[in-house]
Amino acid sequence: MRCQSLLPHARMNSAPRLALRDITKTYPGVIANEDIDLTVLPGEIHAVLGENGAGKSTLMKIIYGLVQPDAGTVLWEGRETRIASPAAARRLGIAMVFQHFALFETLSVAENIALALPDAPAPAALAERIRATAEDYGLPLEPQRPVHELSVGERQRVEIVRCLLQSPRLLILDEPTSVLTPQAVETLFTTLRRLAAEGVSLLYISHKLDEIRALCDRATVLRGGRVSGHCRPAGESADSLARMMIGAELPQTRLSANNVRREPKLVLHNLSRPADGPFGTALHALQLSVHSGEIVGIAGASGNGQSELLQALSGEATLAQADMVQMLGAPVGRLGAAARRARGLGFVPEERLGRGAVPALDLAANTLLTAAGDGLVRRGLILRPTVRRYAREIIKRFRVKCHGSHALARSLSGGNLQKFIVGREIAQNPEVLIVAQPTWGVDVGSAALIRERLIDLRNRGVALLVISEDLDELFSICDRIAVLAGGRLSPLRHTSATDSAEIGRWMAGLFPTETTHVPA
Ligand SMILES: Nc1ncnc2c1ncn2[C@@H]1O[C@H](COP(=O)(O)OP(=O)(O)OP(=O)(O)O)[C@@H](O)[C@H]1O
Repeated sequence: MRCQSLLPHARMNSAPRLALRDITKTYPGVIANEDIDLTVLPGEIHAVLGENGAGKSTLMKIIYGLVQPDAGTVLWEGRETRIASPAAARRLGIAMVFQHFALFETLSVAENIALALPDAPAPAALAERIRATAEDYGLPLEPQRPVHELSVGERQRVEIVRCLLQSPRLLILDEPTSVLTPQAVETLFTTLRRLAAEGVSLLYISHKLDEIRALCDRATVLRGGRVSGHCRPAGESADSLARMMIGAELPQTRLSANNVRREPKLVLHNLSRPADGPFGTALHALQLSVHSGEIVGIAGASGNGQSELLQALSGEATLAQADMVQMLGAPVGRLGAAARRARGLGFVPEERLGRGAVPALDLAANTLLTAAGDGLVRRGLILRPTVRRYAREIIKRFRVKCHGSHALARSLSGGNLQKFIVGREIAQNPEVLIVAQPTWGVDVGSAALIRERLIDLRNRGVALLVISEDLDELFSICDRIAVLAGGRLSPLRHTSATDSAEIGRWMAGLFPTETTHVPA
């Protein structure tokens, strides 16, 4: 445990903006937060770090009034306070930018913001305030534009400007950069530093340790629901931060050389399909092949055709022509999801709750969702002991923190559920594995484990297609990389022949269109 006095001297005399004392929150069978102390000073950017299930989200929900603690004290600007609801939190000056945006697609930017402001001024005045605030903070926004026209980065701006108009004194950000291009991350950090300079306190949750080192003044580390230490991130390395979080060395992800040209196992041939609904993005003649023993990454901000592509690949959407998707040499574009799985397709969707797992079912039943064909059902009868064993094996191999195969999917922390879903697909030994956001919300230790398992599959000859917004991740595990922007696929590059700056530019749609495919 390394608890030192780390309060910046200049701020020692001012009352903390927020002080939590001995906060405890218990769920059936698990202590999510135990005797947590946390102090956030005015103008401080304070990181909350911890592996999946460490208790970070529970603590933020307590501060934002979404969850009530069982015990402990909350002091707001020196005064003992009970934060009974998010409305009460907002009245105090606490605002939160959630990982998943809560915006209405059909409404304009201004209408969305008006909904969140208790005393919204008349539309013209509000539009003027939005424009002025947005410009002032270098986050340009057009108040009248409908939200469905906005990129993910612009949507996040709406959320942030909405918080800024509430003149927050404490701003909570939960993994705010997971959907942003590297350029957009820089812009966000400039805004956050300026807010801090103006005296706003920030609580920042992220699994991206380099970002925490670049941005945050102090960090509180949680492990197993308790505070395990404090530090100044700038004085730590990403490795030492990881050690504090997981109590062990961080495994290194290494992609061994792969020069062998093997047969394509997954081919997209002029894959076109219309947009999925009025706010979707049509796909335009995508060409791509993924060979046995390689990982191909598709970078890009979601909303650029990612969900249309994923549906076309999984079989949730069938295509106009069968040969638009070919697997193991056979056209599968007109086959449904079950038929494609029976031919050796594994698939991890973007949304873990609802698509990847059924929240109200336990993990054993969730195993059956996709692995029933792996010997779990005989003559129409579910082999319950086998299903439990199968689920327990996934829990063990992927170090899923939960109360065994009986745990309901919704009781798992986000990262632990992700580990379970990825584990379930890998356990089925697919020939072709398609994974969306493999380590989204997963802590560094578990992310390294998942990446290692994906690389193992590649080394055993599986063809993997990884669709992710996390460029660092794509560069660490992919042999080749392309960008999907505006429903079009960029040229495909070997990861050693490009860099995150170029791919970041391409994510904004700025890529050459004359070639769409290079051989492996
Ligand atoms: N509503 C709930 N019911 C039961 N258990 C819960 C509930 N919410 C959280 N938990 C449990 O509390 C613990 C802490 O979860 P929490 O979501 O706070 O972790 P976290 O640090 O935010 O994890 P992650 O990084 O994966 O999001 C976990 O063991 C989780 O399973």
